[in-house]
Amino acid sequence: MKRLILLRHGQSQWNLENRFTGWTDVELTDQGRREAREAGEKLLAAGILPNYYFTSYLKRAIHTLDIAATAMDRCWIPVIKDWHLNERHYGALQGLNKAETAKEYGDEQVHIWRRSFDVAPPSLDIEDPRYPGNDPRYDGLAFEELPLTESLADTIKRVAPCWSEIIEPKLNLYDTVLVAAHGNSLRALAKMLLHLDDNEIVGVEIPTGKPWVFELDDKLSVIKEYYL
Ligand SMILES: O=C(O)[C@H](O)COP(=O)(O)O
Repeated sequence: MKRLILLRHGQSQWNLENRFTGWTDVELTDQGRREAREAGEKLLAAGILPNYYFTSYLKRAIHTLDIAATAMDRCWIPVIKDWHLNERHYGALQGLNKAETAKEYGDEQVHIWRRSFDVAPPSLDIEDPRYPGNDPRYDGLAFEELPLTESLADTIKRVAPCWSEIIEPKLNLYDTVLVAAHGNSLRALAKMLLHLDDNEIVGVEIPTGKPWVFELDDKLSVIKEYYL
C-alpha cells in the first residue's frame, strides 16, 4: 500500500489578518508553527513516515514542511519544490481583507470569487507590483505561465501535470509521499484523487496544519482517506 499525505500550511500572518493571500509570500504565525510541529508529531505517532516530500515556492508551505520534518526527525528526506503547487493566484484581491471586500462587493460576490469552480477574481494589471513576473523566483517561467489571476479550474490545470509527471512517478518508487502546500492547490489534488465533480469540490475545505492521509493501491487509486 502507498500513502499520500496532503498537508496545508499552518496558520499564516494573512490567514490571521483574514486577507487574500494567493502568491504573496507571507510567513507563518506562532500558531502556524505550532500546527506544523503538531502535524509532524501526529505523523510520527501514527508511524506514517514520509520518504519523499513536495512543497511550493512559498515560505508558509516550505516552513511548515521544515517544522513537521524536524518534529519527525526526517529533515534528510529529499524534497522537490515546485511552483505548480503554489496557492491559487488571487489576482487583484491579493492583500485585501476578506470581510472588508465582502462589505464592498457583497457576500455573494466574494463567495463566488472564493469558491466557484471557474470564476476567477479580478485580474492583476501587468504593471502591478504584485505581478509574479517582477519576482525573481519565477524567472524561469514562460510569459503564458505567469498568472494574473486564477479560478480553481485554472489552478487544477497547472496542478494536474505536476501530479501526473512529478508526484505520481515518485509515488511509484516511494511508499509514503508528503505534499505540504496550500488550501486551493491541495483542493485541486483532492478533486483528482477522489474524482469529485465540479460541484462537489466547491464544498471541500482543508484545515491548516492537519495531515490528510490517502491510502492508495498499487494503481494509485484511493482505498481510504482520513485526517490525523
Ligand atoms: O490565498 C488565500 O487567501 C488562502 O490561503 C485561501 O483562501 P480561500 O480559503 O479564501 O480560498
